Amino acid sequence: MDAFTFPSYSIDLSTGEVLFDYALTGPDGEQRFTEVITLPLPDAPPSDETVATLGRVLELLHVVAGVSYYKAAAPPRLVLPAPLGAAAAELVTAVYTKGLAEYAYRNRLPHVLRLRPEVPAGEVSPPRVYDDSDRRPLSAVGGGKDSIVSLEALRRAGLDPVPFSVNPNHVIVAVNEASGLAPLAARRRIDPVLFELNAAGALNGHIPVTAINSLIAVATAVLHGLGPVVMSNERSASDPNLVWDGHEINHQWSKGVEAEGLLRAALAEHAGLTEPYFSLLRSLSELHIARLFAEIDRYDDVVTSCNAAFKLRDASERWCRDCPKCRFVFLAMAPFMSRERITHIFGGDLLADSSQIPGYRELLGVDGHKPFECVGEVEESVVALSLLAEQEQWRDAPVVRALVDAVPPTAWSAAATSDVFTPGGPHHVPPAYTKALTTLT
Ligand SMILES: CC(=O)N[C@H]1[C@@H](OP(=O)(O)OP(=O)(O)OC[C@H]2O[C@@H](n3ccc(=O)[nH]c3=O)[C@H](O)[C@@H]2O)O[C@H](CO)[C@@H](O)[C@@H]1O[C@H](C)C(=O)N[C@@H](C)C(=O)N[C@@H](CCC(=O)O)C(=O)O
Ligand SMILES: Nc1ncnc2c1ncn2[C@@H]1O[C@H](COP(=O)(O)OP(=O)(O)OP(=O)(O)O)[C@@H](O)[C@H]1O
Repeated sequence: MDAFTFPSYSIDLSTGEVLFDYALTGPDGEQRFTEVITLPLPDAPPSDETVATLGRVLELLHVVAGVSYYKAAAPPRLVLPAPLGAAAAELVTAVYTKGLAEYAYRNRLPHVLRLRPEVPAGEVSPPRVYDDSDRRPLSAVGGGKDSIVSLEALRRAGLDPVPFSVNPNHVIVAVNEASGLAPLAARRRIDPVLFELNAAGALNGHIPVTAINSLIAVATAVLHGLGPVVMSNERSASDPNLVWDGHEINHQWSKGVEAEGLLRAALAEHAGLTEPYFSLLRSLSELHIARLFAEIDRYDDVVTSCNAAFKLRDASERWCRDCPKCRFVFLAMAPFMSRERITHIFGGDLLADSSQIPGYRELLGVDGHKPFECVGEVEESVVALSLLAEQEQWRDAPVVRALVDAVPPTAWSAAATSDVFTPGGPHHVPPAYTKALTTLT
């Protein structure tokens, strides 16, 4: 295949169904795909102005959601369907290069890191300005600790959040039920042809899914006349796993602050949205978020951060208790809650299980690089371990004992002066939301 194109998109406002068409083309023919996204419908039909703004958001989503299909062949040409302004073009370029960086690294496809979209010449007519900043926020819920912290912070600050999810599974449904808030949900159906191609050996790998979910959330907020989309992406999501071929490879790129800034700029330029999207937790480390989560207990029976529970097929029921994310979240929460409570949340005690030691050695930077997963920095893991080593309930747990012996002196001294509990770094939280997090402590 030598090109990836975007033949058409359409929306049916009577059903909320959006169809996005894609094509891989080459000398031997064409492979077409259609992705279907179904937005929840508002009670009253949207105004013409709302439909126009929604259309602009969907134009961006059409292009961004193409990554899933582009990656089946990674052709050298990415041919966009219509002219775009500078900010939107920058977003698209970054999504297909930095967002696909892990995929490029694992498949040894360096050209993907240098891909430049072909943008048709022409002017984009300026969008209508749409000031949504003072309306109820749409709070993205992924079922894990981070979005629960945001949802509760917004609620306790009186900001009246609406929970929102894409394809909510039983975990997300249970989290929403525990919140007692009335949620909105969108459906997303990846073309099954992609799975057939994968089974037949097509190129495959990780994609920047948060960019896609974020734009679906913004489209839903516009359609329902709601305010900013509030994400729960933490500070460490911006840090790369490794550098390859001179490029940073970050599993969590579309959760990072660079992606957040690019998305905001593209939405302002292309859709006229003044305050479309930000992460409330951007200044916080994962360890800090875990400490805030420990203050909230109404979700203990349902909270699930393990990615295995969110697979499209053969998902685990809740925590798998044997992956980097389970290991990291257990380590991050353990210093701030009783052993009984955390064992109840996870359905087991990972720090009592010596078979977890090799995985923990990776998280602590003793072996290998930071795993390609949503886990915090090495320094956060070492700080968590140092807190556990001081606590009677944890210091003799077999995994804690083995890890305390394995961590080198340099890591302990870095942890001793760590700023993991000091909020910091760039963020886009608007003034009306800056105090929301303080309601939790
Ligand atoms: C649940 C999960 O972690 N999935 C990753 C896994 O895919 P797997 O085959 O085991 O299961 P499925 O997710 O069901 O995917 C089936 C196939 O479909 C492709 N696909 C899926 C979603 C999509 O939007 N587009 C797609 O093309 C997928 O590639 C499979 O072939 O391994 C894959 C390869 O490494 C990952 O790409 C799957 O990750 C999902 C897209 C996913 O939702 N992952 C999030 C839990 C995740 O990793 N979030 C990151 C943030 C990443 C970001 O920058 O946004 C995080 O939390 O750190
Ligand atoms: N299915 C989904 N629908 C909408 N937003 C989602 C979905 N899955 C994840 N998100 C959002 O994407 C961002 C990154 O997801 P992530 O899985 O890291 O967060 P989480 O589930 O809240 O917490 P944790 O890191 O503990 O798993 C969060 O803001 C989350 O709310």
